[in-house]
Amino acid sequence: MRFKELVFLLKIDEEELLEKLYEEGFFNFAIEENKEGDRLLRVYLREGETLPSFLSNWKILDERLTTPKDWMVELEPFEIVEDVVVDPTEKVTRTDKIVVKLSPGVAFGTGLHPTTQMSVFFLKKYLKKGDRVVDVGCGTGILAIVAKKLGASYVMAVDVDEQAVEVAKENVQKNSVDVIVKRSDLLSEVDGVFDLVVSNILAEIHLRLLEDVDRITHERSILILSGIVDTKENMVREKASKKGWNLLERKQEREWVTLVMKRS
Ligand SMILES: C[S@@+](CC[C@H](N)C(=O)[O-])C[C@H]1O[C@@H](n2cnc3c(N)ncnc32)[C@H](O)[C@@H]1O
Repeated sequence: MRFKELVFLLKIDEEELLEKLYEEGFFNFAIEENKEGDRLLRVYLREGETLPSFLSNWKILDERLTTPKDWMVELEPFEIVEDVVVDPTEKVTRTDKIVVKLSPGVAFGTGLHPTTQMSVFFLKKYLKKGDRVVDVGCGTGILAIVAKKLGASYVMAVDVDEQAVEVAKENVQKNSVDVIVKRSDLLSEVDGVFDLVVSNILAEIHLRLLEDVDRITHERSILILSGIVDTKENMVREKASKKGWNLLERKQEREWVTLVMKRS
């Protein structure tokens, strides 16, 4: 598949940009610095896809047709949380750590974003060996792969975006783990009962997820919701509370909040 790449000079700070992109549900972008020290925003549009609205009056510096491999950011291996290493190079051979081989491709979830890091932190803390786990909005599949490597017995990863589903499938294969990946708008294609649900999407989307998550959880299930901008935390907590979910713990990095909840 070919993408239209548009390059902009980034004039606002990164947090503000990420919030705007998240709000529009737009995840195919990269931020980089050029030799002059300017920060550039690269945006990738599929055929027929429109530019996030706030960018429509930004000046386009460059424009070209490209394929995902051309722009895939070359990342170095890094420890996302203690003892969990993300390896985009596929060269790390350590056995004393959980290593996740990962190609970002065109999907969100390189592990560099705080919302992903906090999700992994809580997976490590709350996932019990043998748990059944579902990752809703899996992007690259990073959380699902970590869950499986932490000892989950059954893991399902879903995303509404076809392209993300393909990338996640490739990453699952690369890591030789048994994770079921499928396209689903939230839980529309998800059945069964799960001990842990993890979802790193947007506050507004979590409100929809909370409408349906009872169906696939039990009294002791753990729910990890990430990707919440702090100004929208109360909105999510109020809805969760109405649905009977009690807050166990929260974590905040910059303006991003992750919540851990349980019903009993
Ligand atoms: C912020 S990314 C998270 C990726 C990865 N799980 C991580 O933590 O790094 C959010 C993902 O949710 C997906 N998504 C957005 N709306 C969705 C929906 N209604 N149902 C399923 N997935 C959705 C997007 O396509 C994107 O891949």
